[in-house]
Amino acid sequence: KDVPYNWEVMYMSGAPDCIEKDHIIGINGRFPGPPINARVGDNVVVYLTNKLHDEGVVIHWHGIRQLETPWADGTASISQCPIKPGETFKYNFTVDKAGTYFYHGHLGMQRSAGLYGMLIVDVEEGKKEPFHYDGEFSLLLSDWWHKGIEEQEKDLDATPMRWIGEAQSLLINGRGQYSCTLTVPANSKNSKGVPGCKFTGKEQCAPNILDVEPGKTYRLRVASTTALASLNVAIESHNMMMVEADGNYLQPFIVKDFDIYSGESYSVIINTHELSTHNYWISVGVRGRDPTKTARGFALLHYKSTGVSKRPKHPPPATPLWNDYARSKSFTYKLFALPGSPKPPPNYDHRIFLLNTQNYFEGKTRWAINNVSLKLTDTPYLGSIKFGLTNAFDQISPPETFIDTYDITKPPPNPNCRVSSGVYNLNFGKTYDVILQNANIIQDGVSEIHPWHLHGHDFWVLGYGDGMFSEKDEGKLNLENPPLRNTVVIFPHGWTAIRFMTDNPGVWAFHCHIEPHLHMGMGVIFAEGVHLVQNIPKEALSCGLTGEMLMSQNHN
Ligand SMILES: O=C1O[C@H]([C@@H](O)CO)C(O)=C1O
Repeated sequence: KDVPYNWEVMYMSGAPDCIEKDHIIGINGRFPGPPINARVGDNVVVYLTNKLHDEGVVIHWHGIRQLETPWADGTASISQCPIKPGETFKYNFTVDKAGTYFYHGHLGMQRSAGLYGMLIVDVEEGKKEPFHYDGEFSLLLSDWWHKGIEEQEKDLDATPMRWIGEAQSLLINGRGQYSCTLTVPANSKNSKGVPGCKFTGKEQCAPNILDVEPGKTYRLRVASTTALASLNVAIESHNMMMVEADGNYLQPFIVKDFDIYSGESYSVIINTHELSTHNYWISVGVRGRDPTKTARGFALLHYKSTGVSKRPKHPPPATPLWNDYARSKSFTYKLFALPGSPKPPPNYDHRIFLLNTQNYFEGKTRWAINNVSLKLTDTPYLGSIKFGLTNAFDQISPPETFIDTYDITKPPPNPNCRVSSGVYNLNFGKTYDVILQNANIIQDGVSEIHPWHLHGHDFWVLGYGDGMFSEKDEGKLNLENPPLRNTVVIFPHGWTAIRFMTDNPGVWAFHCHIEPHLHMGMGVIFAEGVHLVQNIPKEALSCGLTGEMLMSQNHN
């Protein structure tokens, strides 16, 4: 069945965190964009019209593997040409796996400007999930800056770089509070002098309300599309059962709170209290970076058995200490696949080591992988590789490993890196391991969190560790019940090992999902089986060298 959508991407103004901002990118006048709701086997058809006037646009369907439709992955310069102002592009892809997904812009830093929304895929009619629930809610989490992305991009590209700093607020379904706080009553102030929020409920920045009945079971679908922040989610006085990650079922386990990194999604099951005359806070706070500048995000769990305006009796749950990495690791290490999930092949055919470092290139701060910082070109790789246009990008592939004497506990000995548009040419139909190795940044004694997202595939997360990956870690890899995901974190000064199969012809980005980090080159391009790709629409190719190729074909 076709599920059609007609969308116009446009600039809007608004006050998602109670502070007015121009240049928010919305869809059909909405921020966040409208949700997509489909069922397994459906064909999602989005006619996307660019109404931005002076810049291109694309939308990436995060977590959808795009089997046989690699040109619909929505990555500018990789899978397609940016949609030109005034033009319409037809995204057309099958959703083959139930789960919690989302979509977002994938050109420059347009995601940060607000171009995102939920994408929910339900099981086929008549089929059941491996867990029960009476109702469901979606929480799309994001972080918010008052500066526009144009300025942010200029700052990041400056010599020396001007860092964007921490977000001003966290948003839940596009709602946060910067100029007031929900944690104290409306007629008082908190210890920092921030007044309590006065809402009628109609304000754009009034918190999201989840209306629940006592004694029921709910599924919360939570996705993070933050530009920078790693988050922790908690609900006062309600345990949560983790059941799904990135569209794959988990071995269920119960938590009081959970961490979520940019690019990840989870479903959690909550049971509401049998009797309640209270409402409860849902709170979202920052992990892994200094949280003091970023206002927490809140939503309200409203029991229909009581008034919606009744303040929760207790303050919102506290966010764990931001740099308690041991706590974050202990949560992450508990994620396993539900028994019966697909298992990884026992052996790999190829293994690639990717060292993550912060570097300089011509005095500008960049992130590099094996000392190569990614710079995309104008011609989308999918077309240039398919049609053999070797002038389109750097034909030298980046290295598949790094020197084994590299000291990841210290700043790079030579901070300068190379900038390249080269791709990794993966052999088709093979099993690949990638060992993501984190390292120290340019500043002494600091290593940062990076959530890595792979397009076009799910991968098995075989393991994590502190320090440098070595042979002795081999035996620790989990080949029994590793979770399948599309995004995984590397912890500071640590490594993460993943395994996937090159079974999806196309050109796929694998990158840090932190928006400014990708902007600064923190990603790689995997090309696999491109000769097998059929029917790339002309509109996806109408720029750069593929554009010229099409023009000359028209003349002949
Ligand atoms: O890319 C980054 O740059 C800054 C800092 O390393 C330099 O100011 C930061 O926190 C990042 O994540």
